[in-house]
Amino acid sequence: MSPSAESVTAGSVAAETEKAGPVGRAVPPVLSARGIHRRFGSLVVLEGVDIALAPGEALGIVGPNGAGKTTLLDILSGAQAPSEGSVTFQGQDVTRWKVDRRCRGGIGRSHQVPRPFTGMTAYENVLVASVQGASHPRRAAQQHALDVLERCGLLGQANRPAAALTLLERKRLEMARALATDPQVLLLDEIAGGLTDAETDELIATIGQLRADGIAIIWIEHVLHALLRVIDRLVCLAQGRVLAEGEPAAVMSDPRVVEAYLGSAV
Ligand SMILES: Nc1ncnc2c1ncn2[C@@H]1O[C@H](COP(=O)(O)OP(=O)(O)OP(=O)(O)O)[C@@H](O)[C@H]1O
Repeated sequence: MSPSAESVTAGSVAAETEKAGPVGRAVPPVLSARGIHRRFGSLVVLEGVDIALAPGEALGIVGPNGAGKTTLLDILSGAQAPSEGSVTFQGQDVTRWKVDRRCRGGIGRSHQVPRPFTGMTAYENVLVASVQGASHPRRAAQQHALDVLERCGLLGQANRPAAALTLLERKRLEMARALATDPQVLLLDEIAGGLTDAETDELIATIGQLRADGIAIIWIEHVLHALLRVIDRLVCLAQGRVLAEGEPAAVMSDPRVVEAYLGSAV
């Protein structure tokens, strides 16, 4: 059963997010989507998805290739409109808000393939996000950009062109650009893909810190061991529907998830 789009039960999230409310008390979600359908012509990609994120919660989304995960993230961030359904952020219906308005409102997003301005330095990339996404005045934006670079472990690379960064550094930069917009909700799309185990550990530490700082996170990821170290709750999407949702270990051992996502090898 998918969670209510009206409320999230704080008892379903880990101890660190209890600031969202006493265990067992329903708290309004910071971000929710209700009855989401997405069609491309005759192709049905999402079919009645309900999802809700509690303040400060880290929610993972897994599912087989083509399940509709990135499409759902696009709909939450405003990059795509749903064919049917609504998106609510901090109690406001934002379904018709474009991506830049949602970004300025507090929904930050990283992309599966990092999209820095390659001709700019890491610092300049983050500065642009800080000025445009968070509307900081220029002087405050400069300090904010440096703070965000430090938070993401990139201060030492501040003056290097984005094109010269390693894959891990580009992933960090992708996260820094999203963070520079001062998000209350951070949407991460397969940020751990392609990294070594040591690099993944570094990234997990950074994401864990953001979560500890109170940023609510939705994280789509195929690198399950990374995801499971950070999240409070897990949703499995398959063929455009929520197949299972709840405590991560329970979802991962759900026979429907094993069959749909993990296959007979598990
Ligand atoms: N603009 C589009 N036009 C037509 N079909 C699309 C479009 N965008 C996505 N799709 C299709 O929608 C389905 C879901 O795509 P989506 O990228 O959301 O899946 P996903 O779960 O994120 O997959 P992956 O794990 O491989 O990234 C796929 O079959 C994809 O080809």
